[in-house]
Amino acid sequence: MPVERSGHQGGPCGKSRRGGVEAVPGMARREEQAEGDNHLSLAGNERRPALVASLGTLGLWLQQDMADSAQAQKLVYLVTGGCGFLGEHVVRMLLQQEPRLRELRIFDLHLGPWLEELKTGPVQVTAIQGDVTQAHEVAAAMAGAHVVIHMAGLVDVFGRASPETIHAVNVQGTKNVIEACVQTGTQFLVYTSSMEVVGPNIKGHPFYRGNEDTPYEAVHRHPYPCSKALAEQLVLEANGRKVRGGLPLVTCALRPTGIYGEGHQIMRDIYHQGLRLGGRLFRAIPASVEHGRVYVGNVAWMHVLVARELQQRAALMGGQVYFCYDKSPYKSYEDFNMEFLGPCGLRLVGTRPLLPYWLLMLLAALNALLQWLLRPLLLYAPLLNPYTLAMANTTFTVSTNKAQRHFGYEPLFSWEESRTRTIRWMQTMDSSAQ
Ligand SMILES: NC(=O)C1=CN([C@@H]2O[C@H](COP(=O)(O)OP(=O)(O)OC[C@H]3O[C@@H](n4cnc5c(N)ncnc54)[C@H](O)[C@@H]3O)[C@@H](O)[C@H]2O)C=CC1
Ligand SMILES: CC(C)[C@@H](O)CC[C@@H](C)[C@H]1CC[C@H]2[C@@H]3[C@H](O)CC4=CC(=O)CC[C@]4(C)[C@H]3CC[C@]12C
Repeated sequence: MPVERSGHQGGPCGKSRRGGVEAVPGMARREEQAEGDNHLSLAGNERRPALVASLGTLGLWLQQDMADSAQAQKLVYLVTGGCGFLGEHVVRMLLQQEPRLRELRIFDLHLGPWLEELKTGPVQVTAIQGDVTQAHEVAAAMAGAHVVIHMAGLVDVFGRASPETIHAVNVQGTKNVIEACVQTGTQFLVYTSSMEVVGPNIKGHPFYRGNEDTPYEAVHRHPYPCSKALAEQLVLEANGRKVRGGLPLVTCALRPTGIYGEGHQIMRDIYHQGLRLGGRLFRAIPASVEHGRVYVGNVAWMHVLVARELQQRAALMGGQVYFCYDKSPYKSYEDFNMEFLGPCGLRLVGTRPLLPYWLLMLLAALNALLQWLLRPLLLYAPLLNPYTLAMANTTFTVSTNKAQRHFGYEPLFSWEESRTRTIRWMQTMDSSAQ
């Protein structure tokens, strides 16, 4: 009998995946039942034939269930970039929510120490230190994997890395992942793309509560969005290619809007900037400019779900893109951040921008000039530069249910839960910053 498990742990025969193997409820019940049967045997010999029969049936059932369970735990997932902000959440979500996982391979340039704690559970967790720009390293990590979730990338809009490096990691790295799928026979590829593939464009055109089919002129000059757009295109074009063994490669791309939540480095930087300014932040963007945001836990959940459903609904989902969304409110980037920074004691000064936009553009340009001048000596990479100012100052929000229609996605975390979890994380960060 196939063991049907809910997407959530602890179903009738489910195993906990929280890094440890808790009692398997179904098994426990069966053991009690067996013990109960033993108790019956003390009451009188006349029941013996019936008892032997029921124990035999129970034994067969246990064997079948264990066979199903072994069969159920059969998949090997490879997660590239699994030690990053989003990656860590996806890794933990897979261990909690994917009952068919036998091995989870985490491929990253920088492995996190937290991976060690994951190695005590029922799933084999394999940490692989590697570089997606090195094709042989990717192929070695890919061999034998059924599913790959490709998140590794350089997320840089602050001028920290060169355009060449961004391209090498985000584009060539993605090419290497695709070719490794083809060479080794990995059939399912989920790519973490970005809203930036669409916009905001360099012309500052608003994208107001758009969806995957909304017409919009995607025009990019910055290396990051260009690299994400090229990589996404490669992934979608690879859908249907034959992999080793003759089966078709099935690919899809997820486009998160601005992700927030536990571990978000930019939020951390803005918080520390506010502390340096005496607990104040100064409004630079009109409150009317909406910017789409999505909680990291819901983005992680969408990755787990799309990886699972891609295997069942290849014809519908193969070659598709899906925005990542949840119930996070539509607000300006700064006002949204204050949902978390406010409870940590920061104040946003001004109901409208304190400086005229032309002055902000001048300051952003000065920052870019300073970065260029100082580069031989040190890395100067402030939040405000011409690109980030243009981004923040252009409305970009999504309103869609394509993921729900195609693979039944519903956010795992409500807005209230997402907000509470993020505030809690910031407050722990706050206490460590004191
Ligand atoms: N943070 C955000 O708001 C959004 C992020 N995304 C996408 O999500 C993905 C993950 O982003 P984040 O977690 O925010 O970034 P992150 O920088 O925290 O994580 C990226 C991970 O990739 C790894 N990596 C970088 N270069 C590598 C290489 N050459 N080989 C192997 N691993 C390498 C890094 O070590 C890091 O662990 C990226 O592809 C990004 O484009 C998409 C939309 C929004
Ligand atoms: C200094 C002020 C103008 C301040 O408001 C600047 C905020 C700025 C750092 C952010 C505004 C919009 C953000 C980007 C957006 O969320 C889309 C993104 C998608 C990604 O794939 C990666 C991150 C980012 C580019 C994100 C980066 C930070 C902003 C530019």
